[in-house]
Amino acid sequence: MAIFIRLRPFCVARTPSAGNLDIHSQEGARLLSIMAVIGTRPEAVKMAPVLAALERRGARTFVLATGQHADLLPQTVECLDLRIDERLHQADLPHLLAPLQRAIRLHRPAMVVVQGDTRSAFAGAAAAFLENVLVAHVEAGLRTGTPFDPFPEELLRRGIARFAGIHLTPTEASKQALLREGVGGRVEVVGNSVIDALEQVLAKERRRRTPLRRSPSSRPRILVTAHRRENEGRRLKEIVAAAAKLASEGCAVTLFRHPRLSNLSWFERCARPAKVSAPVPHDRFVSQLACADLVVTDSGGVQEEAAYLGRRMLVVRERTERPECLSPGERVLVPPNKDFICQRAADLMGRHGPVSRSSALGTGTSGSRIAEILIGELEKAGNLSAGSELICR
Ligand SMILES: CC(=O)N[C@@H]1[C@@H](OP(=O)(O)OP(=O)(O)OC[C@H]2O[C@@H](n3ccc(=O)[nH]c3=O)[C@H](O)[C@@H]2O)O[C@H](CO)[C@@H](O)[C@@H]1O
Repeated sequence: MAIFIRLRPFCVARTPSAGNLDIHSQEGARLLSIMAVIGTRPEAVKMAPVLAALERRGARTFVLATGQHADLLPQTVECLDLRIDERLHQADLPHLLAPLQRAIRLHRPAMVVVQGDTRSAFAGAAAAFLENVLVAHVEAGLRTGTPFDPFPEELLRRGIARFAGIHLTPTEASKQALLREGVGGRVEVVGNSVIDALEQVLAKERRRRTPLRRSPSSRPRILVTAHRRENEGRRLKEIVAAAAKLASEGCAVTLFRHPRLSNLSWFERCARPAKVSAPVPHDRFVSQLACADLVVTDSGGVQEEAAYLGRRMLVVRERTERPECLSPGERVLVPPNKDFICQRAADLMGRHGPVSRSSALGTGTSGSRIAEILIGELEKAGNLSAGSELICR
């Protein structure tokens, strides 16, 4: 059921009880504004389906980008048809709070939505909380249970849970983690919108009649990404050395460079003969992922995508907050050590037969579910009074 909010022409409604809702109407049509704060590539990927679903249901959205992944965001935003309404050019936590609070005071959203566990998400949630605006947290409840791993994300997401009034969790396990922590507000299992974004790429490929298909090659394809802060230094060198060794043994290895690593001059040298690729738009990355015989990664989003696409995978981390992406003999954790990685890679690639696909994170309807919940909450809070009329179709 699509929900439209119709207002009296040219009215500006402010509900005293909510105190934070501005509804402007130019054409006598609905308008309810929900501000999304994003900073990084994965936030753009996972927020795009949520924003699209909100717009489809008649909510007006406003997207504020911090400067966290200023260099990566343009290619991601373009590929996902995401609109950025305002940019802040700030990336550091201490410098983010004041401009975010100013933007919230200026635009008076009814709600601020943040995603995941980045500094931008934390600052967005904190700023909204301080401005007394309801916070919704997408991808809530992921936990390793170890405060410093991943660092600083585990503590950032625990902090965001304290500011949020609506927690949208990908799985029942993440919901239970939040309930154990005693968070307040509403907690709902909605799947992960990364699957919506992935399904959109797959659908586009189907429409173009160019199904994701391997070009013929007898060499096993290995896709590698590594950028986590806890893997920086010696561990990253081990991962790159493993990529080089697998390439020297005849595999077609591509290492996707993350901008965090752009200053590491040793990177390309140590990776040889593996190929090093600059970051590519999301659809191109997914095409390559879908054709990989093995994925080696420490990324959160890539773990989710590889599991959904049914790829074999080595997660080069000590622990993961996404156990649902693992599957014995197919997708496993491996310590970031060259010998372990090469051994486990040979083991997984030596297995034949189909690889299971995980739908533990949903099947691509997470954005719609989230939009339904968020709009429902604003209605419940009485934010649609003061001259607004709800029309349900
Ligand atoms: C502790 C932790 O795990 N935190 C995570 C972290 O994000 P991450 O580890 O997932 O970050 P990346 O690996 O940078 O992004 C991955 C995405 O990028 C796409 N991609 C990749 C290469 C390329 O060339 N082109 C692309 O388009 C790819 O398909 C995928 O969708 O923050 C997120 C936001 O809060 C959290 O959700 C998430 O928990």
